[in-house]
Parts: sequence; C-alpha cells; structure tokens
Amino acid sequence: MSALLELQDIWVEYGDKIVLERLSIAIAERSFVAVVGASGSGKSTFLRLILGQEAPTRGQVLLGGQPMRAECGADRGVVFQRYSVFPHLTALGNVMFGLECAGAPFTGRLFGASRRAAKETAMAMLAAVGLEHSLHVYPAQMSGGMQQRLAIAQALVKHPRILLLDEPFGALDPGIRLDMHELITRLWQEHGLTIVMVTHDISEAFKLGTRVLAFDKRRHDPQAPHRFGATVTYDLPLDRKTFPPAALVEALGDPDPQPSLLQ
Ligand SMILES: Nc1ncnc2c1ncn2[C@@H]1O[C@H](COP(=O)(O)OP(=O)(O)OP(=O)(O)O)[C@@H](O)[C@H]1O
Repeated sequence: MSALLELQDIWVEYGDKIVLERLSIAIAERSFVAVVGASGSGKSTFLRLILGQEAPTRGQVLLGGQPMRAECGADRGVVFQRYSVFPHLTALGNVMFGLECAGAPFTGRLFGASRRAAKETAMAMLAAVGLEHSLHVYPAQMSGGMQQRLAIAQALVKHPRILLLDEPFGALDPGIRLDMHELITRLWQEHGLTIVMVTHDISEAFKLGTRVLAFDKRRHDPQAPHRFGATVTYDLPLDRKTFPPAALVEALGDPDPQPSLLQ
C-alpha cells in the first residue's frame, strides 16, 4: 500500500518547550490508525499538524507525496469529541452547508438543480449514518450519539482523503459507543477511508485500529520537563486479534482492557 501521508523528522516547539521531536511516520491509504498516549503527550498536536491547523517547527508533512500547506483543506475531515456541528442548523442544513460552501464559495448558497443534487447527496449521507428520520432536527434536540453521527456525516460528505477523529466517542455511554464502533468500521470499509483517531481508550484503539501508535517521551529531564518532546514509542500493526502489550497498558494506566472487545 502506498503512503498517503508522510511525516518526516517533525519537531513542534513553542518557545523553549519541545512538544514533539523526531517524529517520522508514513500512513498508508485505507489504514485505520489509532493514536494513544498519556495526557499532554502531543496527540492533539499531531492531529492539528495533519489537519493543517499547525505548521511544524522543523520537518515536513507530505500528503500524496506533495508538501502539505498549513491550512485546512477539503481533503481532510475532522470530528471532535463535541461541538463539531453548527447548533443553528438542522441535520440536513449541517450536511448541506459544506456542500454549498464548496459549490458556491462566495455566497454559500446553491440554487436549482445543483441545490437539489446537494440535497440528495446530503440525505444519502445522513441515511448512511442512520439519521434518515432526523433530517429536520437541530443538534440540541439530539442525543450525544446522534450528534456524533451527524458530525461524521458532515465530515464525510465532502469525501475527504483522510478522516481525523479526536476522541470522537469519549463522551458517549458504553452501549452507544459500541454502536458507533460498528458505524465507523462500516463507513471505513465502504468508503475506503484513511482514518487517524486519537483515543484515551486503549481497548477501543486495539479494537478499531489496523495500527496503533503510542506517543511518549523517550528522554526525560526532571529538572526541565519541557526540554524533550514526545514521539512515537510504539508502532504496532494489528491483525485485529493483537492484545495491547503489558508495558503499554501499564504506561497508559488502562484499568481493564477487555479481551472480549479485541476479538
Ligand atoms: N499553543 C501552545 N503553546 C504552548 N504549549 C502548547 C500549545 N499547544 C499545546 N501545548 C502543549 O503541548 C503539549 C501537548 O499538548 P496536546 O494537547 O497535543 O497533548 P494531548 O496528548 O492531546 O493531551 P490530552 O490527552 O490531554 O488531550 C502540552 O504540554 C500542551 O500544554
């Protein structure tokens, strides 16, 4: 498989604080990369680099072999733990908004046949995430799971090359979370997506990912914790029956990685 995304010797520094150092990884097209690590280990910074919200201090990011500019592009979609959708728009309005902005960048409105086509595309996307009966519902009237389904539909409708998920299921109840695992796995397979997902839940990482990256510092200076940055300390390709290594579970303090979830 070819590398869709490549990070070459990336460093991210804020003043004299080094957040990420010597980060070199290649992410294959259609892979599902789960990112774990202790709080503050730079997982969100890594996601912001891929999203184009942040430029590295050193090193370069290549997307499809080309240097990626530090700006958000339609080729990358993102879902956060909360607040990914517009509260003042209905489900249909939220999903159509992205299509209208892409089709009419100045006015943000489509008319006639192109509007009808956008509406059909948006309705199909909402059906794909199980929201076909909630087209005219506002986010405030939805459960947390429905809001995340909507956020996924909104991110996917523009056919991004990479879908970035930042703790997307972290705020959901366990039962709803399992439904969302099924949904994202199905969409990943059906749409041939490349996914990078940050999660605090190590069993979720090992259940969903085809590869797990763990972020941590290789070097520590107790007198000056900011002197060294984090990097990828574990890079585990999975056959979906792999269990988290004991050292990784211990490092991340996972209370109980459930083997039943890892089948
Ligand atoms: N703009 C900034 N200026 C200074 N330091 C920053 C900035 N953004 C992030 N940091 C620091 O970078 C480090 C990594 O932050 P980041 O949010 O990427 O970690 P994380 O692994 O996602 O944490 P969490 O799991 O708690 O969300 C933290 O120490 C944070 O304080």
